Amino acid sequence: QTCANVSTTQTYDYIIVGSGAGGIPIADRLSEAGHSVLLIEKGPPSTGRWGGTMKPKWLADTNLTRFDVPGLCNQIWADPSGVSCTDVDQMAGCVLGGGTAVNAGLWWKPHPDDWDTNFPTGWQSKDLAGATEKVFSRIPGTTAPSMDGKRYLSQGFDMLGGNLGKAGWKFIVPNDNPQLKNRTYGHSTFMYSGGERGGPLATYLVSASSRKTFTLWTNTVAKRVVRTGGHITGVELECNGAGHAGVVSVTPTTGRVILSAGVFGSTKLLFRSGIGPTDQLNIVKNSADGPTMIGNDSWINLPVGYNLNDHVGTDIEIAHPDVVFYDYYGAWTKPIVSDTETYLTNRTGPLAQAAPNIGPIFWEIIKGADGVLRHLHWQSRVEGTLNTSMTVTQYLGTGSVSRGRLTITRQLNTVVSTPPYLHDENDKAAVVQGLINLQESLASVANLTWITPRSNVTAAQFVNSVPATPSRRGSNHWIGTAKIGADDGRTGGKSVVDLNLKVYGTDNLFVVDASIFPGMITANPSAAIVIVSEHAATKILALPPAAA
Ligand SMILES: Cc1cc2nc3c(=O)[nH]c(=O)nc-3n(C[C@H](O)[C@H](O)[C@H](O)COP(=O)(O)OP(=O)(O)OC[C@H]3O[C@@H](n4cnc5c(N)ncnc54)[C@H](O)[C@@H]3O)c2cc1C
Repeated sequence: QTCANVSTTQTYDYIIVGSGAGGIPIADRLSEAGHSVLLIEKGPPSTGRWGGTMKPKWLADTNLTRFDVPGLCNQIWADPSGVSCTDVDQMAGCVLGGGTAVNAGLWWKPHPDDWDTNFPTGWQSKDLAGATEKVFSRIPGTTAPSMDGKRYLSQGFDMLGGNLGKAGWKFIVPNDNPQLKNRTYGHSTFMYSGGERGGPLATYLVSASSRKTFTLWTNTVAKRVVRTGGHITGVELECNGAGHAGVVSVTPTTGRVILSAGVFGSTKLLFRSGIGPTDQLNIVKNSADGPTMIGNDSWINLPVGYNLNDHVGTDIEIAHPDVVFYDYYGAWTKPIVSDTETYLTNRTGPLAQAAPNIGPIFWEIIKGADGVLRHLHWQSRVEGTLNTSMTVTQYLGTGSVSRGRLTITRQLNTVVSTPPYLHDENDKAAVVQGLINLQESLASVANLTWITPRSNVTAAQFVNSVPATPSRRGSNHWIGTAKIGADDGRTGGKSVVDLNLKVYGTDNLFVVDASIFPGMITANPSAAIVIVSEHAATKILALPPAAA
């Protein structure tokens, strides 16, 4: 296979790199506004609608793939080859749809604090209300993904949720009450629709693709932006055996480039384009890129890669005789035939639900000694060391102040060189207090066994015993390496992009993905990233052409 050379005469008003939660919605909005838009994705097609082909035998006669069926979402952990990114030391989806093609589909309307704690002027919860409405009108999400409206395998939910209820936690329909995140619990909400994955791939990308002004290239890797000083003229592509190669240009003078390659991808593209801290740009200079890299005199010194964050994950395990395990991993090779039949016929049953039987989700807000409100999101799933086990991950989100750093190697892989977890005493205290509160809430539940932590270990001892590394605390919710803010990072500030998401020091380069988040949010982030993308489209479309 070889790559198709791009036309040197064809130009685009917008070139967007990366088709994940950030890239797809803005591609749709910009093309809707009449602009010519090229969306470049390094990975292959994923869901069946887009020509994806990866599937287990029982889907052979259908147009469905592993990405379409909610009950197969965990296949990313069993067999990531050809799906996960290979230039990152963490799990990330490098296929059409990015994380929204491989994730478990959890889909949350943000709590107001998610915006108001860390985001700047123009990006507060009141400013995001319109974008939120728009996103949830297109992708409402559901708490009952099976098309018959029934919830299958609800024993784990009933046991844990029921007992939280008895202990005074309040049952809510989460996306009807996004502001109620303190001692509440509910069923998980998923972006699924019609018993399939749904989300941006099934909505925004469909409407974008219906327009003549929209072009999608899969299997095409962006290497860097091409620029003269702060003015971007195009994107240089790297042939990886398929897709396109060469330099694709934006419309002279007015064209813009948007990086939506995710935290790892956008950070790497910025470094390779000579934008970032000098130590990282020197690594690129000493890599295979060196001879063709933009000269030092054009480097833009911004704190790209700093401010890295992720939910701090802390796993506990409990067991109760009422809990019933379903082997979602087995659904790949040895599925329960009647379950595949109901799924294929009606999109009903356990396979219409996310693996590995997720829920209940519950929330608490803890006030720290520093006065900061920290949000805890607890996410349960029916799996563990016993057939009656539930593993429950506590995510520390909104309010966490610890940060890490993402850097690049000479092989041009991005690595989490400083994990962002629990550098701050009050972050740790919130994690410990949340665990104590859960232990107290479940203290009188008959026949409930604590497997992790054991009852002879205190919550603080347990939290301290779990290494603060991505492999033990990671949640795959990376954000923050190209932070938004009014404080220009070139002149002592900490921000990489301005309030319109334009990279400081450039005329026409933007970042629209999880990288721009200044701080962590309460729950799984994909819906919030789509909201950011919608809002960014409005902001960018409002910029006068002269600004580009
Ligand atoms: C296994 C897993 C499970 C998750 N579960 C959930 C969940 O249930 N709910 C939830 O809300 N969130 C979940 N997340 C997180 C969520 O999916 C991500 O936060 C979100 O997708 C990030 O959006 P993004 O636009 O920043 O980047 P991504 O969605 O990662 O998209 C980036 C895209 O850019 C492409 N790209 C990168 N570099 C280049 C390049 N040089 N050239 C061309 N293309 C490039 C990538 O291939 C990718 O498609 C999960 C993540 C993972 C990995």
